[in-house]
Amino acid sequence: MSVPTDAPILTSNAMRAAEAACATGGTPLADLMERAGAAVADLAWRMAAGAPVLILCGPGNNGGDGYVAARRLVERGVRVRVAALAEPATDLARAARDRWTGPVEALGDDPAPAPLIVDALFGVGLSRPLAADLAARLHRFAGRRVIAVDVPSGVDADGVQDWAPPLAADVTLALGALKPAHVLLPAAVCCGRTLLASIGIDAGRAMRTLPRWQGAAPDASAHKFRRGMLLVRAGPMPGAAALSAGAALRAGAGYVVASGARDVPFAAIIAEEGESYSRRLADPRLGAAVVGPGYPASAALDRDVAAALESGKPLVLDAAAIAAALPGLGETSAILTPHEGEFARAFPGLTGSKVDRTRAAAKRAGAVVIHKGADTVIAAPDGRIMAAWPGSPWLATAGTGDVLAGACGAMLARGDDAFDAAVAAVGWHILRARAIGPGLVADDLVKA
Ligand SMILES: NC(=O)C1=CN([C@@H]2O[C@H](COP(=O)(O)OP(=O)(O)OC[C@H]3O[C@@H](n4cnc5c(N)ncnc54)[C@H](O)[C@@H]3O)[C@@H](O)[C@H]2O)[C@@H](O)CC1
Ligand SMILES: [K+]
Repeated sequence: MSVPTDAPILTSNAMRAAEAACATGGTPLADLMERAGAAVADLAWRMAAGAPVLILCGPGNNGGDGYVAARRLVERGVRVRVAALAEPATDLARAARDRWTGPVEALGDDPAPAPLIVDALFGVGLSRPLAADLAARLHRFAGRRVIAVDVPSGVDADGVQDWAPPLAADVTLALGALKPAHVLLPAAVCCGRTLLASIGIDAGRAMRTLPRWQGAAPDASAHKFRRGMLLVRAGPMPGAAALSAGAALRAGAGYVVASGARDVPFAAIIAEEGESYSRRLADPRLGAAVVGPGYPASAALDRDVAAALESGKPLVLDAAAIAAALPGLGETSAILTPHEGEFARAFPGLTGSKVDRTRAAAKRAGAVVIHKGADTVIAAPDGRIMAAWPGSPWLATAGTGDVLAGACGAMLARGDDAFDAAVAAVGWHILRARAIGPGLVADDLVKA
């Protein structure tokens, strides 16, 4: 499973708007469909490697893409069969159907499979789950190689509904931009490897997939405080704060103080106890502070969060510190790192896809939100969104959230914009996890 890095994502409404803008700008929609069908044909030609191809066409423009692809494949000498679910229902699809000169089988007659199936039944226009009899018919093709045109038919492209597609794809060719379904569970796993055919649409930069993390080396004049000084506050489980502090050093912080932690992973971490916390918060060299790892809700947490807010420093707030800080967050530059349960508690009443909910939470809090999970979504209050699918499944283990909080702290402490810091930290976390791979424990992210 993979998606292109640093690629645009659009909801189905935004896609229609971009499509309309393209038409206004002088590119007829039929040209877009021709480009889409040609891109599908090119992919199918490479994947078929000489074997026959069966193209399943739906009634809308997704089906139209299928008819164009069929014509293009025949031009390249591929043996192609087309099976249609219904007559084309749009002018564009009808025009594409009319230019396909081969026979059209009825999907209802259960056509014989081919080694490669192109699923052009439904794209962003699906408005309800597939009917059970159609789903059963599509199940017959399971086990064949499948290319999904735009999205696997049956998924909600916007990722709001968790409808399951009957036919998972080996490769999904997103058209114009990725859709939320390509980067959100449960649909993302059904897309297989997602590729993007840009087809000349201006998809903007508001919502994207994660860029590959490329940490630049410190500049020649760097010194430890300029690289970023970070304060991590330990609670009753000081091991979590120690992990955060270690991660911050690994992620590039120049100077890390762990307040209240004893057994820190590196001698380079300044471990302090006693009254030092508020004194450290007031240090003018301090770039950022982390509160929350290993620190359940308590009066002590409330006090420490209040002190951190009072300091005016950029903050990373994890776990119970999120709910503790929200009422007083104000203008503080902050990154909140909730997992699903913490998110639901901190931001009740939000609806829509994980993207919609994370965007709304960031706006409500006035802070950057990293909504953690296998399909992590990062949102800024100004509407920027970054989707981090697929991370590494090995990150689903205790302590990795503490590591991420520390990495966020490191990026914030060096003066990054909070959203850029969150994106860099998530990228660093994933890259490191992938480098370690099977058997990863959170300590490896820090020590390895
Ligand atoms: N947006 C763009 O810029 C482009 C879009 N293109 C294609 O157009 C697609 C969208 O086309 P459409 O908006 O026509 O939508 P679709 O082709 O996804 O499907 C819409 C049709 O399916 C019917 N339908 C919806 N749900 C159904 C269900 N559960 N069971 C049976 N029928 C159902 C609708 O009544 C309608 O006839 C994209 O996914 C993409 O493949 C491309 O042609 C190129 C350009
Ligand atoms: K499809």
